[in-house]
Amino acid sequence: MNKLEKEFDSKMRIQNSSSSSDNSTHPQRSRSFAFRAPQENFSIQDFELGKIYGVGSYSKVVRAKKKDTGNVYAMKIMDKKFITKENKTAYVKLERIVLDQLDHPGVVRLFFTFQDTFSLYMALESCEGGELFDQIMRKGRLSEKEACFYAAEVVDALEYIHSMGLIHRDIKPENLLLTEDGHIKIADFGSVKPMQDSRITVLPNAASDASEWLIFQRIIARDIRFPNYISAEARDLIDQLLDIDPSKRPGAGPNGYASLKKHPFFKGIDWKNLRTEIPPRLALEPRGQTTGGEDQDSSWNPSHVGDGSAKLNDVNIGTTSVSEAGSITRLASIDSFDSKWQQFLEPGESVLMISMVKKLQKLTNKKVQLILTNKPKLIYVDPTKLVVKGKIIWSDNPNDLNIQITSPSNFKICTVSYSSSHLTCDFTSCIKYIVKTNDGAKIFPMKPKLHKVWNLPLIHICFILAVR
Ligand SMILES: Nc1ncnc2c1ncn2[C@@H]1O[C@H](COP(=O)(O)OP(=O)(O)OP(=O)(O)O)[C@@H](O)[C@H]1O
Repeated sequence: MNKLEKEFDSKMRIQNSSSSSDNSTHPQRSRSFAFRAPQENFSIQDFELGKIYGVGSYSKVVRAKKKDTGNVYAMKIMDKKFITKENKTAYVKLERIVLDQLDHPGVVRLFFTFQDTFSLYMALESCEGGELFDQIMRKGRLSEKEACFYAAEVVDALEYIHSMGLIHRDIKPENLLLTEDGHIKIADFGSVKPMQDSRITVLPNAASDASEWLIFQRIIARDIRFPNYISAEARDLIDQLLDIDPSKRPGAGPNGYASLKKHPFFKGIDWKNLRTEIPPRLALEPRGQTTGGEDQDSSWNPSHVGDGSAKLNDVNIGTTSVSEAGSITRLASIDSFDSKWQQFLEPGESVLMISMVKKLQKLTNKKVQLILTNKPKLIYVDPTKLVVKGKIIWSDNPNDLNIQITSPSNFKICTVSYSSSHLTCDFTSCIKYIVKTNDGAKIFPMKPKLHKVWNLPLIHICFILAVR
């Protein structure tokens, strides 16, 4: 073990066991325990690396086949230097410990871990069906039957997670992965919070600072507008689940999850046999957009990681980035919906999305806090002085023009009068010019030529934005 490994080990200090343990079925609160998923002495060279499943804020996940057994895993690879520098050891530790102790068909399984000089590796159950998020994007929208099935599987897994005394705190379609045959697995336990009486063993300090940084989104307003096609049962359930008082939400009362499961939305669900039911059919990735499998050129080269050439891949772990296939860009961490931004809102106005970006200036970059609200309005705040530097009020009437959040980093401005009524704006992509017009907004990837905006009822050109 070299110096870097030793240093990292002392920070991670988690007691090792080389094989599965018998206390996994009865997790107890104690300082020293054995892992169910052992810390192995493997090397990344023991695996054939395939496509990149995705990139997180401090990790990337790659399909990896163990050369000797042929077993396939989703290998989560984390750069030690980055984790140490960004003080993320607690999150890594927490996710490792929690995943180790969870055992449910609706929760992604951790099989083993290992490390080398530069990286930590977590061999996770491979969810070949990808993210629910992508299914929604590919299908346009889920049918209510499909949504009901997925919701039921999520409820079933959450009931287990909550029974173990854990709050996931980041349930969203991106963290709901699908098996090859289309069943849900909850992933990403980096934001998990153990309740006081948790049945999960948490090592000292593992959960202490895992709060604000990982809260991506919070529902701060109950201004819900349902499209016509949403049934009365679904509306009622969503409305009840979004009750501002958590104790009033279905599932939170004395009857626990039974009351949630009995809601008319879930009529027809066979709760006991969910995992043997036939799940909704998966929409496949459009041809030409695959991220590559083992047999494709874009599969990962093992020399990119580990002790081999010791160089990290071109995908930058720990920053906002785009996967090689150009799938949707994500914000690494959306700043939490902090109360400090509330001061910039009018009564009744609520935040839809928030992000820190760099405003490109001639010689310098300046940080700018963008706050997208339901007015719809984009407010532009100097985050150090906490003063408003500008606003684009797209409309005073949300019925004329509305904003739809399409992913953690993208939103659409939907106008009534444009034929191309959906203008997608991306909080993270490079340079954007937003032109506000009488009819709404138009977004240009480049500075628009005057003749292009000439015939628009132009009000003004607003921003030049760039990603941090
Ligand atoms: N077990 C898995 N099987 C298949 N794909 C996975 C698996 N785990 C994660 N992924 C994919 O890899 C991506 C990166 O996952 P990771 O856990 O590193 O970060 P994240 O949850 O997306 O982001 P963050 O760490 O910022 O919360 C995920 O978005 C997901 O699409």
